[in-house]
Amino acid sequence: MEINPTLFPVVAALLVDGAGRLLVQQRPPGKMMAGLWEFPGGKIEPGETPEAALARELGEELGIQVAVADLTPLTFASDALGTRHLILLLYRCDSWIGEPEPLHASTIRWVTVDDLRALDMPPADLPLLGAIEQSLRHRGGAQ
Ligand SMILES: Nc1nc2c([nH]c(=O)n2[C@@H]2O[C@H](COP(=O)(O)OP(=O)(O)OP(=O)(O)O)[C@@H](O)[C@H]2O)c(=O)[nH]1
Repeated sequence: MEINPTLFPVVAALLVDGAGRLLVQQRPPGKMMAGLWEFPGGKIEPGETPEAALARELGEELGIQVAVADLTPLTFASDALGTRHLILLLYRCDSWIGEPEPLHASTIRWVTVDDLRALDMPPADLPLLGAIEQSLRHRGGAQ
């Protein structure tokens, strides 16, 4: 049994566009898990709420403005990551200002949930797909 691993809290966003497609970005070379497709987001800095951290990350990574009130908790993942333990909080966001651009990622793509299943994603993301599918069925999204 792993005793008391350091928790590593990360926030990420499921951005859903008007056609119900989802934004994913490709991790750039040189970063851990380079080349894998992930949801935009990142680490929570000391003193930040998860929602403020995510709004900041979306500004830094995609150049869009997101109101904290437009971030709705969707699901989470819990997975060992090296010597730490990743807690990945996923929020859904249907509304933002600006056009997302890959300011940090190699590239971004708008995909359907089926496309998502065919992409290489970090292992922690795979268990999120069921809840994502359900969220899209209930509140609109491309299948
Ligand atoms: N943003 C994001 N990170 C994820 C996802 N899945 C997943 O395992 N992670 C992991 O969560 C961690 C996020 O850290 P990061 O390095 O991307 O965060 P950051 O943007 O603050 O990076 P920085 O070190 O450049 O400041 C990474 O270890 C990453 O592999 C995901 O879907 N989105």
